[in-house]
Amino acid sequence: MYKVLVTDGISQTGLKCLVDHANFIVERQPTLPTDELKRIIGDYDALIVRSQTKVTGELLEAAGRLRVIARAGVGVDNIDVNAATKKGIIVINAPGANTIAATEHTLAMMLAMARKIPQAHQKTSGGEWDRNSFKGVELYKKTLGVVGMGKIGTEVAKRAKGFGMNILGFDPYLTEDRAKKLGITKASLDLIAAEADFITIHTPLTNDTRGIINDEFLSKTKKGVRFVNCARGGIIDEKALVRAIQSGHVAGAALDVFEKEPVGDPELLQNPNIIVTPHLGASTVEAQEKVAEEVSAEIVEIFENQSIQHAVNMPQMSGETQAKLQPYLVLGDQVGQLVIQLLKNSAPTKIEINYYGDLIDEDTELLTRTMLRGVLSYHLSDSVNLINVLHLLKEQGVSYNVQKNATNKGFANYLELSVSQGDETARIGATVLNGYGARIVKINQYRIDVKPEKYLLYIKHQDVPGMIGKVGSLLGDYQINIGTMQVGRTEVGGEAIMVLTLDKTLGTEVSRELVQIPGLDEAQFLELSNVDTFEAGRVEPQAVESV
Ligand SMILES: NC(=O)c1ccc[n+]([C@@H]2O[C@H](COP(=O)([O-])OP(=O)(O)OC[C@H]3O[C@@H](n4cnc5c(N)ncnc54)[C@H](O)[C@@H]3O)[C@@H](O)[C@H]2O)c1
Ligand SMILES: O=C(O)[C@H](O)COP(=O)(O)O
Repeated sequence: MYKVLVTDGISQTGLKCLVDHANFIVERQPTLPTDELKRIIGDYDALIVRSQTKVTGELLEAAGRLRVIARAGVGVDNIDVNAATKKGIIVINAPGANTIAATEHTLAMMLAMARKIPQAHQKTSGGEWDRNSFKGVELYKKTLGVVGMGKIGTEVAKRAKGFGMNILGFDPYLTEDRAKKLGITKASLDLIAAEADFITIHTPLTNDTRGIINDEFLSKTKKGVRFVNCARGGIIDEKALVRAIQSGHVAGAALDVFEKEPVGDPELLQNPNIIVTPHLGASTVEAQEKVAEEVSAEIVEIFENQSIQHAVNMPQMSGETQAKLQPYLVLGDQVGQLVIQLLKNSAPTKIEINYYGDLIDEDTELLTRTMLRGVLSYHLSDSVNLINVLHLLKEQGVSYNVQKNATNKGFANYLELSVSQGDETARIGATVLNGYGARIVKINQYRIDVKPEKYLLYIKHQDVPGMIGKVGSLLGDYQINIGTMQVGRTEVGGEAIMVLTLDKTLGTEVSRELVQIPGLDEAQFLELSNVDTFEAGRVEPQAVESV
């Protein structure tokens, strides 16, 4: 049974798939202070939060069995993702589930600000009938600057066009082509400053975006400009905004998010030209059900099916790319496991990964991590996973280098992994053959052709007649059936290798007898831990057990 702790008032309806699942126990708590949460977190396998719960590094120290932190929403700024990564805890979110809610809130705020609705409501509900103080402005034919043309920015732009606004979009990822398709203008921040009547912010809060709307930017804007921020507090410098409103340069602001939440600054709260909501962008019935549904379903997938979709601390890739890469992920893990065994189980200090052929056009980050995890898992077993593998390499002082090569090494796709310690290097080259599946095609300097199987025997010997027969009959004496056998050599009569796939494990006695065969220099039994357990489209179980 997996125990899931839910805080921050997550929608009960959205949690249904977890609550109804026989393998999960769901416990709810209100938003807890860190020390109280710290007392109980050790009992849970997964934690679901919105933005109020602070998931700090200190809290995670006490989270002995936590494997997943789920953010029922988008922003993960309340979660110490680095600390989670170091501990191999996966952090997931629900990136698109509250897009419409935040979009509609943005438009509601823009209209409410333009027509002074909150101010008018306050006076009218207080018994006054004041038809003179609340003359607004129209959106029609005005220019809207959208800073951040991601999911929400794009939806805001589409809807604002419906009001007859001209849209200027600023985003490093906005191409001319996409802007054209959306019917908007790709703009610089300066152009937005110079031309916009309304400016709405839809970026995350990062080092780049913190204070992006500051005194300097404001000084370049048109007199009478109005701002909306339903993204993150801190992107607009609040003090600078208040100054610009007080001076009469900026006509108004509509803020849902603040540098410090809950906001207490009277200069913001009592300014007649600033309207505020308490971080309500995602607070619709629909969005709250959807975010909870999405993270609940993903938690089930992670624990039951080892499938991860929206990890914040793992490389993201489309389903199509993942399906394409799946055979390589399986092979990469096996190559990692084998190469470290070939290094006679010493810990490596240097790892080199080379990609050739079709692989150089793919996003190979996940494949790289898979190989590295395969290598490290030999010594670190379950404590290494795809989340923390890079951190662990650094911690262990292992350098790694990844190279993509334009040459093709005779295969349509080819990957080579070498691990070294001092002067010792072990190397494996592998490929996925169209229609035939994965093959190990190189071990150290020898060319071979071996389908990776659970039990392998790697033998180094002199290239003399009779070796194959001697090895075969000794294994036969011990009732060890040979599946396949491959030999490789660099020159006739020199050193050679033999790689056998076996139907069962090799005992120490037979290993001892093997190396007594004259001309046989070395026999090494290699074992793969996950050969029969991979499934297409899934992260393999060994990884997830330790996630
Ligand atoms: N108020 C709320 O309740 C609420 C609800 C949902 C999302 N949000 C916030 O809204 C913001 C946008 O969310 P989203 O789902 O659209 O995210 P998104 O990732 O889809 O889009 C963010 C966009 O910002 C762009 N960007 C990053 N740095 C930039 C920069 N320096 N200049 C210009 N553009 C930059 C990115 O390229 C990306 O396209 C996030 O901060 C999110 O946390 C708030
Ligand atoms: O990042 C988000 O998803 C929004 O800011 C919403 O946060 P909330 O879930 O705390 O409302």
